[in-house]
Amino acid sequence: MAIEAFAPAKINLTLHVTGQRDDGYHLLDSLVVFAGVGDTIRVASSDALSLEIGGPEAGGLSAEPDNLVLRAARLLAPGRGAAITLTKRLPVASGIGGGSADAAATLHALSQLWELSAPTAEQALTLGADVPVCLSTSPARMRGIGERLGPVPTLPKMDIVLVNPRVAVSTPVVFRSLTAKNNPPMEADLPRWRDLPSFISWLGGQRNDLAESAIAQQPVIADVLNALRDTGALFVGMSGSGATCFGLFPRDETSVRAMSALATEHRDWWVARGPRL
Ligand SMILES: C[C@](O)(CO)[C@H](O)COP(=O)(O)OP(=O)(O)OC[C@H]1O[C@@H](n2ccc(N)nc2=O)[C@H](O)[C@@H]1O
Ligand SMILES: Nc1ncnc2c1ncn2[C@@H]1O[C@H](COP(=O)(O)OP(=O)(O)OP(=O)(O)O)[C@@H](O)[C@H]1O
Repeated sequence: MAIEAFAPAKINLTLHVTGQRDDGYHLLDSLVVFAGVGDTIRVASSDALSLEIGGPEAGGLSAEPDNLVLRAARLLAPGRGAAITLTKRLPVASGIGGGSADAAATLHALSQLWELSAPTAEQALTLGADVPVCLSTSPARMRGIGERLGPVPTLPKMDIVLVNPRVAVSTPVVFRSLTAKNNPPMEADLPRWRDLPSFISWLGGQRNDLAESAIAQQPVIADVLNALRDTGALFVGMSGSGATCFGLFPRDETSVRAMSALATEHRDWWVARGPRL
């Protein structure tokens, strides 16, 4: 028996850093959504636990025991076997939670294969702060260090374009170099957005508090934001700790044109279209 699970890119449309815990982890308040582009996990019965990695972004990774896919398998059932294949399409260490999404998809696929109940958000958190939110793949408000998840009002329909300038950004380094760690959260109750313009206008008042620190580490991120702006995106921002940036578009052909313009002008960048949030 083989089971497949999709591991979509996670996008932080907002990312407010609101404090720091005694153990060094930062408190966040983030509006998280998932795109239609992502990795695939396939699991099949086997006596031994193994991982094979393929796909266009496989080069950035090795199937070492610390791969999040293998860590997720060991967390679910230490000592059990499965033949796992990861098709890697998301760039590694790029702020769109590839490793966390892979871990969450592995937990889903293996709990089906092994007929076990899915792990709790608390267990998932031991694999990474982004793993709990990636378990649900629905839009969510993420607080705490990533374990406090809540629903968000229905988002208007939109398209999204993702751009990564092919530079890896280290999440711990970005957090460590933050100067302001006690920033205001989003409002207690998120508004009920009427339509895309009202959502875009609300986003304009939000922040990614990691952006400045990430741009200091990799100045090309500022070029990516400008390039996305030049395509006519309604809103541009950086996801997570970078370097991937996103542009939001109306649900029409604009995002298709933007994507092909970016891919033509910046052949060395990774460009993907949602296609839908
Ligand atoms: C920045 C985000 O992408 C926003 O969604 C995530 O919070 C990062 O999630 P992640 O990559 O799964 O993070 P982890 O693998 O748990 O942590 C990597 C490192 O980032 C820092 N880290 C991460 C999450 C958090 N809330 N506070 C932190 O300070 C810590 O230094 C930690 O050692
Ligand atoms: N299956 C995996 N896919 C990607 N990275 C992995 C995986 N397993 C382990 N890693 C390691 O995890 C680190 C973070 O990679 P990942 O792609 O999840 O970062 P990210 O996109 O910045 O995540 P986030 O947005 O959650 O901070 C990398 O240094 C990578 O070597």
